[in-house]
Amino acid sequence: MSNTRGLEGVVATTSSVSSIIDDVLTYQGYQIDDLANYSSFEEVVYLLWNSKLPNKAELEEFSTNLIKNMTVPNEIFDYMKLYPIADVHPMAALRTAISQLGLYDHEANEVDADTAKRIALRLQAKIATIVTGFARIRNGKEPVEPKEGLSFAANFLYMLNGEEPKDTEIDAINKALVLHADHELNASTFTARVCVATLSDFYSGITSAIGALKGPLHGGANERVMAMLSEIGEVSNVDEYIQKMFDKKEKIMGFGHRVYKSGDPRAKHLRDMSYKLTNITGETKWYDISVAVEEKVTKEKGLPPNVDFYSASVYHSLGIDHDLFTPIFAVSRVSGWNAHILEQYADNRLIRPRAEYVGPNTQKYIPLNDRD
Ligand SMILES: CC(=O)SCCNC(=O)CCNC(=O)[C@H](O)C(C)(C)COP(=O)(O)OP(=O)(O)OC[C@H]1O[C@@H](n2cnc3c(N)ncnc32)[C@H](O)[C@@H]1OP(=O)(O)O
Ligand SMILES: O=C([O-])CC(=O)C(=O)O
Repeated sequence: MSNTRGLEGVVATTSSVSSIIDDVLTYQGYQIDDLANYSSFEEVVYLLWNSKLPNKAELEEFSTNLIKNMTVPNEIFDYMKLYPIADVHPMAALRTAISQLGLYDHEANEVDADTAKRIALRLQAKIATIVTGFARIRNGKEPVEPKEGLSFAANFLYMLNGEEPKDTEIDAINKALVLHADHELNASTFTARVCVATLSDFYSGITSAIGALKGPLHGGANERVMAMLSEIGEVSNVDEYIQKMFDKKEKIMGFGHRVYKSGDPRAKHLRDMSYKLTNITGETKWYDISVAVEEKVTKEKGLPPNVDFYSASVYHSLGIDHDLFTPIFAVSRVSGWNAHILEQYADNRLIRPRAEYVGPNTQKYIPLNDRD
């Protein structure tokens, strides 16, 4: 029996959603560089769910439908107000709220293709409203209703801040959403597929995936990158700080990858965005510190940055609270989770691998009263 730790290199399914071949990432065969440079997030979501880029009419219909579905039941926000807010991480709030959202969807338990697609749209639309609603509620503010006529990225920032964002801010969030949308069989996507392969419901699949994304070895790394950059504080501290982490054998958040060995193709886009945005805010030190960390980690450990590294200084430059970085990842990645769940339902088989038993054998049962 194979015993590959962490299932490294194991091919667990076929998929036509996205591919990583020779360190090149494509969504449905389209290169990530083209999508990042030219696509709206709505186009990418359509692509992931329909295996084709939309024409103008299809995109308009899809985008309008998406924005129309953004409103969430008031009960979701009423419950959020009862959370022990000071101790609740936004990813935990999101996990709870998405699970709760399923209670208000009368089609939640249907797994046929048409219903599943409708649920996918509702989840994609409402996740942005939930993340931004919680961000406001915990600061004593009321959630902001989505606005028709704004794009998905613009609506995200509008609902977060209560004012219409600038074009540079919309472009940055749009590109970040495009870059995070899907990534083959990463841990959270695999989690979603394992869950729904039991023919469990869509909301259970997405709730499980959010739980997996939350961890620091996966989506949770971006928040920790910003904590590290903040602790470093100045470029002149980088060398000593990172050296100490090496000496203590601590992982440097935002570096390394299970699949990419020569570098994550998404990172350069985020690095460019970080440069641009930190120059706009005047806080170029976050970009400078990041570059200095990259130089040291790459030179001494041969580990290139992954998608989480430069996204930290990008989101920080947009004035976003650091603990919302991973929820933004979820707002994007739900598009990929949805695509994979639709693919799994369409040709399902229970996912149930084996474990190689390494525990004790031939134990003799001793009655309770006779045990030491
Ligand atoms: C969206 C995403 O999920 S991208 C990934 C986000 N996660 C992070 O950025 C967290 C930091 N990175 C890591 O922990 C890892 O690189 C992972 C989890 C991404 C990939 O892990 P794996 O493929 O299991 O690699 P593994 O953890 O076994 O590391 C292999 C070797 O590289 C080292 N290494 C890997 N990543 C790092 C890192 N970020 N910092 C320091 N050393 C590292 C390990 O210590 C290990 O060294 P060793 O062989 O001397 O023990
Ligand atoms: O693929 C992975 O293992 C992690 C990752 O980069 C992602 O989910 O975007």
